[in-house]
This record gives sequence, C-alpha cells and structure tokens, in this order.
Amino acid sequence: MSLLTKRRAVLSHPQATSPAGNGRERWVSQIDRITSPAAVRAASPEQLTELAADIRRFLVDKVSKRGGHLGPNLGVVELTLALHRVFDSPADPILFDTGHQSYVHKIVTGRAGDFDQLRVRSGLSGYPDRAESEHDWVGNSHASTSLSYADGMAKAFDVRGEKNRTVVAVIGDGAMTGGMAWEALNNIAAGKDRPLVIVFNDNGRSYAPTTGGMAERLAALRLKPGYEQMLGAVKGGLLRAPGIGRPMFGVLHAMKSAIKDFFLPQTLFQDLGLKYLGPVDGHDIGAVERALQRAKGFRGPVLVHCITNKGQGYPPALADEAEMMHSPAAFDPDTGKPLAAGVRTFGQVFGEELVRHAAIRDDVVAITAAMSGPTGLGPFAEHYPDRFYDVGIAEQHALTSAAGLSFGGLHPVVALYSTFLNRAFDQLLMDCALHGRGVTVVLDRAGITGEDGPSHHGMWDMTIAATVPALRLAAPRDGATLRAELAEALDVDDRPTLLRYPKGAVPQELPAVRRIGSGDAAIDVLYEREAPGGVLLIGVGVLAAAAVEAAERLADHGIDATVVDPRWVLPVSPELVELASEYRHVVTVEDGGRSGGVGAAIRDALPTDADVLVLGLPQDFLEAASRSDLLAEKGLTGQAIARTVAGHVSGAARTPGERRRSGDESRSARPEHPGR
Ligand SMILES: Cc1ncc(C[n+]2csc(CCOP(=O)(O)OP(=O)(O)O)c2C)c(N)n1
Ligand SMILES: CC(=O)[C@@H](O)[C@H](O)COP(=O)(O)O
Ligand SMILES: [Mg+2]
Repeated sequence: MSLLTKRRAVLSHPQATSPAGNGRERWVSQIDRITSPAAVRAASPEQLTELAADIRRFLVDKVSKRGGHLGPNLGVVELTLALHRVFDSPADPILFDTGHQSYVHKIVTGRAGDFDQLRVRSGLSGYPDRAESEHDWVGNSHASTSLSYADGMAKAFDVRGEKNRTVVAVIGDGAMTGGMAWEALNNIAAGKDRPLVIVFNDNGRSYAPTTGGMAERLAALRLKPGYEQMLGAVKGGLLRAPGIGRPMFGVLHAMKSAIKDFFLPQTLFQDLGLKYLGPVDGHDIGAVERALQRAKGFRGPVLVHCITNKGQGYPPALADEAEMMHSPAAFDPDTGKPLAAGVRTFGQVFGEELVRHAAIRDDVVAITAAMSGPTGLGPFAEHYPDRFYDVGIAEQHALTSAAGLSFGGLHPVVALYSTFLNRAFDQLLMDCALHGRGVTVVLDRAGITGEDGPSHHGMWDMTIAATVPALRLAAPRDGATLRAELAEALDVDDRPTLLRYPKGAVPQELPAVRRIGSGDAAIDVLYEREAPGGVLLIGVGVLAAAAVEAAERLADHGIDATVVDPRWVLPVSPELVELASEYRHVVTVEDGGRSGGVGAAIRDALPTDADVLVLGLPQDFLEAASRSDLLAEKGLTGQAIARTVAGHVSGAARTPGERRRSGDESRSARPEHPGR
C-alpha cells in the first residue's frame, strides 16, 4: 500500500477531515510522512484532491502558531503538486520567485515534519534554503530574481550538454512587475532551444491588487475567463449570420488580433518570442498538469499562465480584502483573528504624520513599491489617491521616478523596507544625490527584523547611505523624533534624505535633557553626569535607549558617561566632532552593519588619535531569530554595552595625547568587537 493510499484510508475517517481534535492529529502525521515528490507522483486524482485539502489545513494550523506567508501558499497548493508530478526535482530545478510561496514545495520534498519550527532560529526557513534541501537550488526572498537564476541555469545545462533537464521558475504577477524579470525574459526568449518553463502564478495581487498597465490587462482577462468561448461564439455566429459570409469574417478576423491585444496577455509574451500556454485554472490539478506536460515537451522557453486565488480554501484569508493574509502574525486558525493585540508601530506614526503634511503641502507625494499597507502609506493612499503611486515591486524605478517628480517641482516620499533599498543604490546615488534631488526615503524594518532571516535584516542601509555624498540620514529614536525629523526632511529640497527605523512597537518616548546647537547640527543630550570628559556614548536611533541604560549602569561602577543622539547622524557634523573631542572615549552604538556605517563615519571624522569604539552588527548574514535575541547576542543591549565599555575603558585608560606620546596605540589597534 503506497503512502498516499494509506493516508487516504485515514482521511476517509469522518473525523479526519476536521481541522480540530484527533482528526487534525491524524492528517498532520500523514503529511509528515511524505518524504519525497515520489509520493505525489504516485497519487490518483482523488488522492491528490484530498491531499490538497489536507495541505491547506496543515498550512493554516502550522502558520497560525507563529505567523508566516499563509495567503500566497494557500494559492499554490495544486500548482505545486502538479509541478512535482511533471518535473523531476531536483534534476529539474524548480525555483520559486521571492520564495515566500515555497511551503508546499517544502512539504512535498519531505520537510513537513519541520513546520513546528517554521521561521525560528535553526528551524525551517520561511524561504527556500540551499542548506535545507537539495530541492532548493537558490535561497531567494528578494523579488523578481527567479527568471535570471533560471536563465543562467538553462544556459549552463545547455553548455554542459544536459539536454534532458528543464528549468522551471514560478513567478507571481507581483514579482513580474520588477524590472529584473523583464531583463531576464528578454534573454530567455532568445534561448530558443533551452528548455525553460515559466509558471506565471497570476493571482492579481502583490500584497494589495497588482498595479500597472500589465496588471490591468491581466485583470481584464481574469474578469473574462470565458474569452476563448466568446471568440469562438463570435466567429461561429458571424459565419452563420445572413449577409455576413467569409469576406466579412476575414475583415473581422483581422480585427481579432486587436481584440486579443486588448484581452490577452499571450500577445505580450508571444511578441517577446516566448511560447504561451493558458490561461489555466491554477486550482485544477489536472489542467495544470496537462499544461505543464505540454510545456515540458516543447523543449524551449514557454510561459504557462495559471490563474489562482491568494488565500484559496481558507475563508478568513479570502475575506481579508486588504492583503489576503499575505503574512499574518500568529492567529486563531478557526477565525483567522490575530492572537496578540496590535502595537503602535513607527510605520503608523509615519503614515499619519505624512497625511498631516500632505494636508498642508500639496507638493508632497508618496511612492510605494507594492507595499503600501506594510510601510504605513495606507492612509495617504486613501486620502490622496492622486498623489500616491504604487510602482509595483520596482524599487530602482521608484527612486529614479522620485527624482523625476522632484524635477517636476514636487517633494516625493519613497517608503520601502530597508533591505529592499539595497537594489536601488545606484538610483539613490546617481539619479537622486548626484542630481541634488529633494527626495525623502523612509525605511521601515531597518536593523534586525527577526523571523525572515538573513535576507531581510535591514542592516546595510547606513553603509549604503554613508557612501552617498551629502545624503542626510536620521534614525528616529521614538515617535516624537520621527515626527520632528520627517518635518525636517520634507524641508530639504536640494539632496536626498533618509529616515530609518525598525520593525515592531514604537518605543516609549525618550526626551532630551537638553539640546546642543540647532537646525541640522542639533544634538540631543539624553543623559549626562556632572563631570564630563569620560565616555561619550553616541546612540543611533532606538539604540539610544540602550545607550542610556548602559550609561546608568556605568555610573553605578564609577564611570561617567554622557549619551547623545546627534539626530542627523550623516553626514557627521562639525559640531559632533567638536563635542567628541572633549571626551577620552567615544563609543557609537548602531543597529546596522559596523563596516562603513555611522560609527565608522564618526570614527573617520575624528582625529586619528581619538579613541573610538564602534558597536554595531557584525558584517555578516545573520540568521533568523527574534530581534531581542539577536540584539542581545550581538552585544547591543544596555547591559552588554555597559560591560563592553567598562572593559574598553579599563584597557584604554589613557588620553589620546598619552597614547600618542607612548606611540603604542593606533586606531587599528582597537579591542575586538563583541558579538563576532
Ligand atoms: C525586491 C523586493 N521588494 C519587495 C518585496 C516584498 N514582497 C514580498 S512578497 C511581495 C508580493 C509578491 O507578489 P507576487 O509575486 O504576486 O506573489 P504572491 O504573494 O501574490 O503569490 C512583496 C512586495 C520583496 N520580497 N522583494
Ligand atoms: C516576502 C517578503 O519580503 C515579505 O512578505 C516579508 O516577509 C514581510 O515581512 P513583514 O512580515 O515584516 O512585513
Ligand atoms: Mg500575486
């Protein structure tokens, strides 16, 4: 008896289809026993239908515990089963664009048993992961890369003469809005005899409905699933109609391509040189399987267009009109309601504040790269739809388009997740900064993000920003500073400005005890002892609070420390340099990579004999773990900072002059950083 036959026997038990009680235990344990795609290949159509239903229950159950990408995975259940029946993974690589919808692939490739550890430290990654399985060829999670990976693999198999392999890339309609996808399509189409199947998973949405010209055409198609029959009926009707014979049909036939142009995406892809199959109902396993078989038989580049529903089969996801439960936090599986009460986030403060500015200033416009809800731009989009642009998953275009808006006399605000700015570095540097454009870039998810792992920690932005001449960067430490710094950013019209803050609750306000200077050069003093001259702790963003805690602990040990938040930490101001020169030791604390970040910029700005200790994240790919755990491990809590500073001070207790005279200390001879 095959595994699936056994499983089916269990499923035929009346209780087994219920997602509660003993029944749930049973189907979960059966799915746990799928060890390879062979089990799926051996299944009958009826078994596959039941398996699809079981997988959905499994996904809801497991994702409800700690959160994850539920809606996207519910939408690709049948599609993934069909893929693994037609293609021979891992010999035929199956790549999932962005990778957030690879949970079903993980189940089919024998990883169901690891789902209790989904997105936890050393557990199952929320994305494909090369270390996890030979079936995961790439560990992606930034969108629109799958077609380029696939193009390269297909070329490699071609060069090596491995003609019987097929590369498969599954790409969503959201990821298809990214420029990289089109660069790759242009190349893929040229490889006429390189077997490469693109499965276009068209659910009409990124988080929110996908926008843009292509999306509009696809949406028209989705609204008219019977278009083939319609064309057939028109043709048949015309041929039979009295007075309208073949000549008239000929004229109308010529119009057909125009009609198709309007309705069909196939012209789009076919004109590029790709074979197009579809559209196929992506929830009909048999139909998808047949289309994939045809595509595989073609032995060249083919696009199979599958129409699916995000959240399919789970009513709470389908009812979530905003995001179809794209990536919910832990929730009640029966109702879909979140388990924890929502917290007030930096993104919310930003979103509300931007609406306030927009009411007063009609030159303020906003741009999102397909993430209006998660970046806090929802209220702006609602209040000012004519000044709001969702450019698709196109961060590079977002930045250059912002430069264009600025040339046109407007002040654009581009809201992104920190990690996605990485790919728009050139646009920030050349198109915005070199051109002196007043563009405000607001980055959420800066620093450690947590469960999404190495690709999503927003720890590169300050290194990027520090290399851009004249760019101003502030990391608000709380809601009040975010409001103030956003207002200041909107007043800059001759260079780009960047604000960055982390995921999670906006922290309690941390008022300044006094302010040194004003305007761009204002420095907030957050904590000071009566006797200056000891340690100057420079806290960047929310880590200013940890610096204050560290200073309090140091005071208990007789070490005097002053804590400041320089507000506009880049470029480093002469006022900060002057202040730092009054202290024996300068310690910078930031929630970003240590190499080339704010601390490094401050160190570079100070005299070479200044004693500067740069605390931050190691320049490494940090694993998935909670933000608090990783900060503690990397030595960025108040307690850890105090311990490091105390150790440093006792080891370097001389003034720069004393060190210079003895000639034994240089900047390169700094103590080892914690957390390496
Ligand atoms: C470069 C980049 N920008 C933004 C994101 C955030 N993001 C993750 S999934 C997603 C939507 C993807 O839509 P689609 O490709 O259609 O997949 P679906 O979720 O609809 O299955 C976005 C914007 C990302 N992962 N990468
Ligand atoms: C796949 C992706 O890039 C996003 O969906 C991301 O995982 C969401 O992160 P948050 O849950 O922090 O919004
Ligand atoms: Mg989509």
